Formats: sequence, C-alpha cells, structure tokens
Amino acid sequence: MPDRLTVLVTGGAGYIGSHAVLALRDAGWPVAVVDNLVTGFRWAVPEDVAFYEGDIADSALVAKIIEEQNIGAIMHFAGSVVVPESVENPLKYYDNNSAKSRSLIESAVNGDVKHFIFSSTAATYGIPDVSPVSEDTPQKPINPYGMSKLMTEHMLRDVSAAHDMNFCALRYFNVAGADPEGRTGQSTVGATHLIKIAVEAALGKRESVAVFGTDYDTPDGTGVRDYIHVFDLAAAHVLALEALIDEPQQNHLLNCGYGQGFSVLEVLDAVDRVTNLKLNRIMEARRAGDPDSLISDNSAIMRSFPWQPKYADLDQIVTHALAWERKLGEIQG
Ligand SMILES: NC(=O)c1ccc[n+]([C@@H]2O[C@H](COP(=O)([O-])OP(=O)(O)OC[C@H]3O[C@@H](n4cnc5c(N)ncnc54)[C@H](O)[C@@H]3O)[C@@H](O)[C@H]2O)c1
Ligand SMILES: O=c1ccn([C@@H]2O[C@H](COP(=O)(O)OP(=O)(O)O[C@H]3O[C@H](CO)[C@H](O)[C@H](O)[C@H]3O)[C@@H](O)[C@H]2O)c(=O)[nH]1
Repeated sequence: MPDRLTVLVTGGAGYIGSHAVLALRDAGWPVAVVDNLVTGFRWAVPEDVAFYEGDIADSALVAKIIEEQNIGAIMHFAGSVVVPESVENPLKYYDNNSAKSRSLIESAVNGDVKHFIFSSTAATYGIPDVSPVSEDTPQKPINPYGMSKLMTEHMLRDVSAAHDMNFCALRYFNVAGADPEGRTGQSTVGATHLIKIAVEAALGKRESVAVFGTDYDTPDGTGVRDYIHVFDLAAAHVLALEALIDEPQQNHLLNCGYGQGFSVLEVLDAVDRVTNLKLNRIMEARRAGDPDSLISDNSAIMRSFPWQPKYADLDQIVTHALAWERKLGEIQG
C-alpha cells in the first residue's frame, strides 16, 4: 500500500473534481482543494476537506497550500470547459487552461510535488479518421479548448522529462451521471451537455431537447458518443495516483471511456425509459464542429490499471443524473 500523501485537487468544487474528492476520501487519501468558484460551488466540497478559495495561478497561495498540507500529488481539474466559448474567446482558454496550468506545474516543481494527474479530453483528437480512437491516434484539435488541453499535455511531458515528477493525462470522453449516493453531481449553470440537458427537460426545467444534426454518418443519423459515468472516471483517477506512486519513472496517457457509443436518439430513448415520459425532441441543424462519432479504444487503461467500471450502463448513468437533478432543485430552492 503506497504512503498516504495528501492530494491537492484543483477545481474540486466543480462537477468532476467534486466526485474525485469523494473517491479519494472513500479510498483513504487525505485531500485539499483549491478552487476559485468561477463555475464551482463551495457546498460541493465536504466541510472536513481543507478548502482554499483562490486561483491556481496564484503561486504564493499554491506554495502555501503545498507547504501547509504537505502535498505530494496534484489532481488538476480546474479549467474552462465550454467548447463554443473557446472558439469565441480563445485567449480565455489559452490563459485559464494553458498559461495557468503552466503556473500550477511550476508551483508543483518548486514545491517538490512528485505526481501530477491532468484532466485532458477526447477533444484533443479533433475529428479522428478512425473509430474507436486509441491513444496513438494523431491529436489534431479543431477548437481552442482541445488545443489548450493538448498544450498542457505537452508541457507535462517535457517537465516530467526534466524534473523529478511523473504524470498521468486522462483523456475523458463524454462524462455524465452523478454520485450514486447523491452526494454531488453536475450543478453547472447553463450546461450544454446532452444528458444534463435531457434530464433538465424531463424535470420540466426545459420545454424540449434539440437534436443537433440527423444526417451524420451513423446508424440513425445522429451523433454518437462514448458516455462514461463520472463515478467510474473518479475511480480511474485514484488508480492513476496509485500507479504514479508505485512506478515513479512511468507516465501515462490514457483514454477514459467504455468503448461503446450511443447516438443522441439512443440517449433520449434511455431518458424516456428511465422517466416513463416522452421528451419533446426538436430536430435541428448540426452544431458546428461536432464529429459524427467519438468512441474510445479503452484497452490501454484496462491494461494499465486494475480499473473495473461499475456503471457502464446508459440507463444507470441517466438514473443517477436524474436523481441529482431532482436533488439540485431542492438545494437551489
Ligand atoms: N465535463 C466533461 O465532459 C469533460 C470532458 C473532458 C475533460 N473535462 C475536463 O475536466 C475538468 C473538470 O471539468 P468539469 O466538467 O468538472 O467542469 P467544472 O466547470 O464543473 O469544474 C471546473 C472547476 O474549476 C474551477 N476553476 C476554473 N478555473 C480555475 C482557476 N483558474 N483557478 C481555480 N479554480 C478554477 C471552477 O470554479 C470549477 O469548480 C476540466 O479541466 C475539463 O476540461 C471535462
Ligand atoms: O442539446 C444538445 C446537446 C448535445 N447534442 C448532441 O449530443 C452529442 C454530445 O454532445 P455534448 O455537448 O454532450 O458533448 P460533446 O461531445 O460535444 O463534448 C464533450 O466531450 C468532449 C470530448 O469528447 C469534450 O471533452 C467536451 O468538453 C465535452 O463537452 C453531440 O452529438 C451533440 O451534437 C444534442 O443533440 N443536443
């Protein structure tokens, strides 16, 4: 069993970060969180977790946290995540995702932090020529969001070669669902993700769900994605931490998905099934920049870590997303 170092989770008040905090705690890892609460929520972090409100680029603050909490590893979720916004305002993304990651990595090196886990994305692949997509598929992002993340992957590769730090970049496919115990979930205001939107519609928070494009080169003409339950994704982060500690010379670049695709219509059918409702679907034109299909080849993560997904089931993902959406209604009043 590796030493119980303390893990600094950046963006731990956000959607995926708050699940990682719970997964780490459940596995017995001491945790601290830094978050500037731009899109996150203070209440999403348990009271007994050390919480620092501030920016990852505030080097004095990060140095203080590393010192005070004896940080041995960083899980870096903090960032800006809206693809169309990155097209309109690329400098925001190159600042918050690339420049500020550079600053955080520098703080990690200066603070002698030995392990770094980074939230990367399938958006670094752009529109791949192959399906499923493996890690050696050329990374050709088609938007500033994907490019801003790819730049950070490159920084980590170079820094780990020059300094005593190893890293794991996890390239998430489509993250969805919520903590099965209902402790946290996706609370993002104005979210654009399909499953979040569909459960909002099921609860009457929206009138309808738009289906963006019906003429894709897919079996039913709508976009196909590989949806991964956020609980299983958080578990993969804990395994990544343990792998980095066990083998300090080894880095990992790994896709996170189940290797199974579902179309937009299949997702909406699942929501109908789970809720016993019929969502109002509005067929619309394609959304700019959407690939037909994005499915992960997940054989590398299955080989590298003892990862055993528990919720690789679309109906389970929808059930948990729906339960959280209900609870969120109560929290928000
Ligand atoms: N949601 C997805 O489907 C998805 C897919 C691939 C990758 N990712 C990546 O996962 C990470 C988490 O995404 P999420 O969906 O949980 O988003 P989120 O917006 O819910 O979480 C991001 C958190 O980071 C905080 N933050 C942002 N900039 C910060 C800064 N400069 N300093 C300190 N805190 C800051 C926000 O307040 C928020 O709590 C992101 O890096 C994102 O790019 C998400
Ligand atoms: O209201 C909606 C929302 C989405 N879609 C469709 O549903 C699919 C999934 O769209 P999402 O917006 O849920 O997710 P994306 O695949 O666009 O992108 C997500 O996954 C990417 C990686 O694959 C990036 O990480 C990105 O940050 C994250 O939002 C796409 O075919 C999209 O066109 C609709 O039809 N209607």
